[in-house]
Amino acid sequence: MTKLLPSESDILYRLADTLESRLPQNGGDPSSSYSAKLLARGPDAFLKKIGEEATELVMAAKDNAADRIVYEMADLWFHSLVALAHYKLRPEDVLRELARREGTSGLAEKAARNEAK
Ligand SMILES: N=c1c2ncn([C@@H]3O[C@H](COP(=O)(O)OP(=O)(O)OP(=O)(O)O)[C@@H](O)[C@H]3O)c2ncn1[C@@H]1O[C@H](COP(=O)(O)O)[C@@H](O)[C@H]1O
Repeated sequence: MTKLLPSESDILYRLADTLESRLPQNGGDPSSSYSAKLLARGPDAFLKKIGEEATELVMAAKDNAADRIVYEMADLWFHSLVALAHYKLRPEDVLRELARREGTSGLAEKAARNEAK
């Protein structure tokens, strides 16, 4: 795997900044911005897109089509970032949660959850 360029490695944060600026309360203009339009329409609009993009990703994966998997995953991540912006969350919040989970097997985590019930 080739190393990411600096402009690639911080794209999640730059995109999150851009999406924040597209929120209706920050003056996002639906006539000139796709994400402002989506955010102005509210959760039903961007949550529907997340569902569609997830389905397209599944279809690409079922076809074992690497290029399409990357493309559809990018669409899914993008629309998920739109949702994060609406809910005043940041990619850093998700990365922090993944880092917190690091080293805990999903099997161990599930067993601990079932024990607590
Ligand atoms: N990364 C993206 C990005 N990925 C996907 N998309 C858009 O997401 C949509 C994907 O939906 P579909 O594939 O279903 O295409 P569609 O049929 O045209 O979509 P709908 O009309 O059904 O919503 C397309 O319009 C894509 O252009 C994106 N639009 C914007 N960005 C980033 O967001 C920034 C801000 O964009 P604006 O808000 O438009 O200024 C851009 O500079 C980019 O960095």
